[in-house]
Amino acid sequence: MSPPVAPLVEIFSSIQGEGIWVGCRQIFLRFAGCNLACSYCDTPRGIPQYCRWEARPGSREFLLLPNPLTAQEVALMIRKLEPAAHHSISLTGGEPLLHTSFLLELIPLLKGTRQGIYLETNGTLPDSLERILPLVDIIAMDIKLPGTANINPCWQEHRAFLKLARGKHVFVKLVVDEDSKPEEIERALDLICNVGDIPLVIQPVTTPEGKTRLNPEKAITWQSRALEKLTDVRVIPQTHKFLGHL
Ligand SMILES: C[S@@+](CC[C@H](N)C(=O)[O-])C[C@H]1O[C@@H](n2cnc3c(N)ncnc32)[C@H](O)[C@@H]1O
Ligand SMILES: Nc1nc2[nH]cc(C(=O)O)c2c(=O)[nH]1
Ligand code: SF4
Ligand SMILES: [Mg+2]
Repeated sequence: MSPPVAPLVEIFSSIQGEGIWVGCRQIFLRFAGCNLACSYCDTPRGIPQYCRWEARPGSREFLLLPNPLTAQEVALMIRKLEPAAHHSISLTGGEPLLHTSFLLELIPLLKGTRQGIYLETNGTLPDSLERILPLVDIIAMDIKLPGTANINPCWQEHRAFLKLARGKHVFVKLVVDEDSKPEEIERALDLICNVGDIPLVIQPVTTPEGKTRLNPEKAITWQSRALEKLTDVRVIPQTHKFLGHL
């Protein structure tokens, strides 16, 4: 049987710009394809001429990715980016959990970072998470507000996902903007606190112009409200956008 392959959009070294590990050096593996289509999504869609990898860490010189790639090919590219200089390897996308057969082959080949494998996920594919859960160290999970993302609700999937993830180093990201509906935010908070006292990051939507659209009073109101139910609630905008990092 031929080995599983996957379409990769980007492989690069950068600084984590979101969530509770913001500021940590990571290698990013961006998979093509997603099961959702959030209206605010800032991610390249995997158009072949943009599928690229950084041959040397920090060089900003990119080569085209010869897609689709085998796990061995991806592991070799990652080794060239010096895993030992990194906190962890971020599996992102798109939705990385659309590629679980590939990940089952790849992750055992990824060694040498200090903290291991960091999964960045939309939190809607619990069955896929279950398949690779033992191989993952950190989970950054979104709970999607349907009104803000302009998608169908995923509450049930999120609940099942968070129950599986709670045994790991997990935190939840809630992407919000000025028009996010209070009842959807409340529902997300209830969902989290019913599963556990899990750290929450409220992340304002960044516009294509690199601005956030969330006034400070609203940010403070939602944080205070969340702190009535959870002990660790932070408001953190995406920092890589204004640092000019990838
Ligand atoms: C591009 S997604 C890839 C991983 C996965 N599909 C997900 O949604 O979590 C990575 C993170 O970026 C966030 N994100 C995407 N576009 C954004 C934007 N315009 N402003 C703020 N956060 C954004 C997502 O909500 C998610 O937390
Ligand atoms: N620097 C940086 N930090 C990030 N955190 C989450 C990202 C993502 O797109 O998954 C991301 C990204 O694309 N770049
Ligand atoms: S789930 Fe993530 S990658 Fe998919 S559309 Fe939403 S933000 Fe973009
Ligand atoms: Mg991103």
